[in-house]
Amino acid sequence: MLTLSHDIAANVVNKRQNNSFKGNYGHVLIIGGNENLGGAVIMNAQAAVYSGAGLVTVATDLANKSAIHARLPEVMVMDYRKDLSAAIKKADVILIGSGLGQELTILKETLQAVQAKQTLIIDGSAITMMAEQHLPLPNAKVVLTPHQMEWQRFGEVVIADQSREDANWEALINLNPEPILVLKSSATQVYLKDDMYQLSVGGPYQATGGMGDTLAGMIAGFTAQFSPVSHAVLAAVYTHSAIAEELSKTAYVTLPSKIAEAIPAYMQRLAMETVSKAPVDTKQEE
Ligand SMILES: NC(=O)C1=CN([C@@H]2O[C@H](COP(=O)(O)OP(=O)(O)OC[C@H]3O[C@@H](n4cnc5c(N)ncnc54)[C@H](O)[C@@H]3O)[C@@H](O)[C@H]2O)[C@@H](O)CC1
Ligand SMILES: Nc1ncnc2c1ncn2[C@@H]1O[C@H](COP(=O)(O)OP(=O)(O)O)[C@@H](O)[C@H]1O
Ligand SMILES: [Mg+2]
Repeated sequence: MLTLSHDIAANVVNKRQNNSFKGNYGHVLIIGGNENLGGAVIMNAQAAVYSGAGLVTVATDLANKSAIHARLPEVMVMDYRKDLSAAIKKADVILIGSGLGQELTILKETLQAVQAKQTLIIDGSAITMMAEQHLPLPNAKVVLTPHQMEWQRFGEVVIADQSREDANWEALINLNPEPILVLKSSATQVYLKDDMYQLSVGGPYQATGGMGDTLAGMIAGFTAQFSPVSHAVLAAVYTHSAIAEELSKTAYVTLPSKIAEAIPAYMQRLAMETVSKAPVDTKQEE
């Protein structure tokens, strides 16, 4: 067991190169938000944009279009029932599941269209539907972000056993390809390759709806910009809860949208800490 520390995030988030443009910072496609759960993709998208993703598109139920445009003019919006496979092809990182509800057709189309070189983050309702339908993981760089109940459904590890590292590894080695697992709880754990990282920051001020949607958006934003994917995921998980911990000094509850607003300033501080190192090599393959 390793501790997910500040140094990991500071090493990942580096100063940007002067001659770069939006194409160097990745195109994130967010797929989710049914008629009633549009807020989930707004929180995904705000976190991805504020983390610095080069381009962000939201594929969603069109009932959410005006709300997304009103809150986030930086984001492009499309109907997730039209030309989804073509949009998936153009993305570097795909995040599916937050607020997706029971939209199984959308999920199946995404799992079909995703390619091996792409990062696919699977969250929320997509994890639940994959468990219910026994859908296999696609051949891609998969990041799973379940909370405890979602992991119980998908990994078939009962919540009481999830504090046991060996129980979670046993479930993970049966998955192909083996994903990065962000197992969210009051003591979030990240499983990658042969190591488990225990998150050392955060607290109960984060126990509010949308907190995981914001984390998923940050993971999308970080993996779009920084490589390898594993380090980007660790940095996003740390930064999300470190910001919450800071805000909790003056806030009883740390609202997801307030965490997102604080991301650029926090990342700038991380980048300044590593200013003596070489600028990050964006878009380098693992
Ligand atoms: N504003 C919005 O549009 C929001 C949309 N959301 C979306 O709603 C969908 C359903 O997600 P939910 O998680 O609410 O529902 P789920 O039914 O998937 O999970 C909630 C159930 O899990 C149990 N549980 C056990 N341990 C838990 C833990 N550590 N964390 C959370 N729940 C735990 C709860 O008691 C409850 O019975 C997801 O797609 C999610 O992204 C939520 O993020 C809430 C906000
Ligand atoms: N008591 C707590 N201490 C630390 N982190 C917490 C606590 N409660 C919730 N969180 C964090 O909040 C997030 C909740 O995710 P999730 O349940 O998926 O939220 P939602 O789906 O509503 O967006 C996770 O990152 C989890 O680790
Ligand atoms: Mg969630």
